[in-house]
Amino acid sequence: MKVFINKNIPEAGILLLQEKGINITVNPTENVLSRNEFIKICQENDVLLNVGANNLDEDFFQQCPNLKGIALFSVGFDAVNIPSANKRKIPVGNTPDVLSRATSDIAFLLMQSVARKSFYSHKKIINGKWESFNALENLGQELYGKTLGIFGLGRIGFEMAQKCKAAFGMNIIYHNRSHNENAEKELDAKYVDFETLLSKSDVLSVHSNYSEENNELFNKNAFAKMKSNAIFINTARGKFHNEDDLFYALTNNVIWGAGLDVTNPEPMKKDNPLLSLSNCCILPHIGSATYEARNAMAVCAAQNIIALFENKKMPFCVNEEVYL
Ligand SMILES: NC(=O)C1=CN([C@@H]2O[C@H](COP(=O)(O)OP(=O)(O)OC[C@H]3O[C@@H](n4cnc5c(N)ncnc54)[C@H](OP(=O)(O)O)[C@@H]3O)[C@@H](O)[C@H]2O)C=CC1
Ligand SMILES: O=CC(=O)O
Repeated sequence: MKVFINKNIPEAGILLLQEKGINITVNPTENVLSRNEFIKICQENDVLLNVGANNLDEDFFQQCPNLKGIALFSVGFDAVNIPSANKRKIPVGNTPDVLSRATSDIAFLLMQSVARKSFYSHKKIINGKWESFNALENLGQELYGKTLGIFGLGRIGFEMAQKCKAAFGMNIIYHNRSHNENAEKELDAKYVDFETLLSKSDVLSVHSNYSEENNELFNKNAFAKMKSNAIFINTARGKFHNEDDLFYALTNNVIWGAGLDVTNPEPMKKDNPLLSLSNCCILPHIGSATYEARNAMAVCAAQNIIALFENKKMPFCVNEEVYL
């Protein structure tokens, strides 16, 4: 079985695969492969360990008929056309749980950074704009006892809610398609409809998986229904928000601030107007970027491939229906 890894991953995963005698090729170039180069190599391999946001759509599957499995180096699987994989009985593995702590840390960090304008204040020093103490400048807001609204309270959302409750005694409301009974019991989280989530949240943090039906759900209409003191956090996927509408909301006092670990497109251009705002903090998709999380993700991805190699079910599979 031949495995192609399109970008290098931590050694922990590579060693596990090598110990099993699995034939792996790691993309030898530092460059991102073009779509054609990527497909050509996938055609010559049985398994793809995919790092980053390659679009694994119907066209990809059609062009790579020899593929027997895909191991994602991510928990999100929105870049994979699951019906196309299912049609060909191709299992798709992901890396759940092991990155929830790191990613919720980034959501928490962004929330505080926005509340206290920390990125902008740092930039002021760099730009030589730290002037004498002014009682009316650089004012932020405190989060104690405020309401955290979570759109998509699953693994990462739960950890974000847990941190906000423990640190600031925040009240938790959430909107999912179904109830998260564990969060209701453990965190006293209250299920609300989407409109209530918008109107009642002081901080609204997006943690749902992305799908087309939710494209730009956070748009002009949604921002208009939020509180004027609200902070919008998105660490899920950039396609959840409309960037022009967010810019309008941030520059017209519709909402108070925003923190993004994800943008649309990625990478964000350096002259993006959102980067110049005092009330917007942006990070370059670093949710899972800790040694601990990335090592554990490499192990999960390797375990998925080893299972395939041993004709077993992938332990972390997003389309278990292929095994029926
Ligand atoms: N910034 C970063 O680096 C990272 C980003 N992520 C992103 O975070 C996402 C979430 O990961 P994780 O917490 O592990 O996933 P989970 O599957 O555990 O949680 C997702 C939650 O979203 C809810 N949800 C799904 N669809 C909808 C919908 N249409 N409307 C409302 N709620 C919905 C689900 O509940 P229900 O089914 O009941 O609706 C579920 O509770 C990933 O898919 C990925 O996009 C993940 C890791 C790192
Ligand atoms: O965005 C990262 C992921 O794991 O999904």
